[in-house]
Amino acid sequence: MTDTLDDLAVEGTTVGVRVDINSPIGDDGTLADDARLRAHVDTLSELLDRGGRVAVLAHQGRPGGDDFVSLESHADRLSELLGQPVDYVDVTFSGAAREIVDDLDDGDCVVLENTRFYSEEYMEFEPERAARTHLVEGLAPVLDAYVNDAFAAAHRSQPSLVGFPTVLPGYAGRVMESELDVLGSIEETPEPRVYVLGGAKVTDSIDVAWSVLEKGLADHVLTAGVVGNVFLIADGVDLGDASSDFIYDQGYWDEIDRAADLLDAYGEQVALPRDVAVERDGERHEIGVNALPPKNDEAAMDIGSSTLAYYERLLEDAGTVILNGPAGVFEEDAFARGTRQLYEAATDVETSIVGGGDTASALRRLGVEGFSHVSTGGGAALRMLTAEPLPAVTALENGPSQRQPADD
Ligand SMILES: Nc1ncnc2c1ncn2[C@@H]1O[C@H](COP(=O)(O)OP(=O)(O)O)[C@@H](O)[C@H]1O
Ligand SMILES: O=C(OP(=O)(O)O)[C@H](O)COP(=O)(O)O
Repeated sequence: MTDTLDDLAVEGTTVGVRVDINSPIGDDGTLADDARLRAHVDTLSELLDRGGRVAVLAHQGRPGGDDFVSLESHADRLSELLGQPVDYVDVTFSGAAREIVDDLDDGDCVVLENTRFYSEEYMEFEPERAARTHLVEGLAPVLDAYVNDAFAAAHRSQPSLVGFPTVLPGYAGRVMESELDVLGSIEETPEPRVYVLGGAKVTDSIDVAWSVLEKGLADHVLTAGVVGNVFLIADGVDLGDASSDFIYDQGYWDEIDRAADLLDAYGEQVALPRDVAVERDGERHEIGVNALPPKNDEAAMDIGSSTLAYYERLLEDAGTVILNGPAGVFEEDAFARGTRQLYEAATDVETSIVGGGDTASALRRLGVEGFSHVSTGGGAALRMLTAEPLPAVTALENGPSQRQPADD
């Protein structure tokens, strides 16, 4: 068990708070969606209201990407959400950063620069080694405690996630606490348990499918999105060049063999799409798998109506459904139907758990609500749903034994 904010004497304490506010960025290089910021408001407000001095640590994007930008606009938006000034500092662990953090007063909040602007933060380390990186060695001396609220990044073994709790007393923030609570007790959820794996992270999804089937966690795995297309090809369906080229270009061609192996081992529990939707003459057009490949070499952009009816029947009997990844290219209205209808059907299941950044954004866009739990994490949620440990959580659990007394 990790300690939580209930175990931390906050008043007058300088706390490094790792959040995950990695967000969509607009063409102007600033924040385009604040959902992940809003998720952390409870943790940050609580620390500030209890007299904490808060230094926010976070990453944005990956080196080389268009969304690899500074956290200045994130700090502006956090200031609005928290209803108090939030300073932004364009450094993370330099002497200037240390001075600013050291000068914080009770109730002050500062956002330090994108941790990934420093190369070590984009590497994975064992916690003890992560504790000896420039970031952790530079900043830890001016911090009294470390709070990790970045559940969505907890599957990464990077310095800001596993290094700080190795040298400072570490605590789970409220987002982390609630995610661990819900996703950590997956084995106790009602059966039968159905996993719906859609979206475009094919390797991760096949890993999850193997793991949950091997462990007996899943009664059925329903495939959709690019994942479903890979399984169709693995099953011998000719999807046509457009979909095949897409899978090849995304680097997922080798996954077809792994999908075929999974079908050999657990074929009866793995459900494949029965039809797909393509764009024909500017409109949605559905084709049964027996009639594939599409005659004009169109790409399979969504699951079709027969698949939806089949999957809805399987969901009717489920006690728990766990979903990750859109069923189709939901960004285009014509191909949002599969995602909308499948996820709507899932809300009728007794326990419904959803994970994934794009998935959450699809649900907001499509106005689908009513799940038992919508996780802030994609990869992290998937990893937890296979009952695998998350490095950042393990580091919190194993951290220094020294603990401060809680507030009175
Ligand atoms: N059939 C498909 N062909 C191409 N892209 C698809 C298809 N189905 C879903 N996608 C894409 O998958 C992306 C989201 O997948 P992913 O990143 O795995 O989700 P999450 O972030 O929720 O884990 C979306 O951009 C969506 O357009
Ligand atoms: O957005 C994130 O993960 P997700 O896409 O799995 O939800 C996290 O911020 C982790 O980012 P990373 O996958 O660049 O390490």
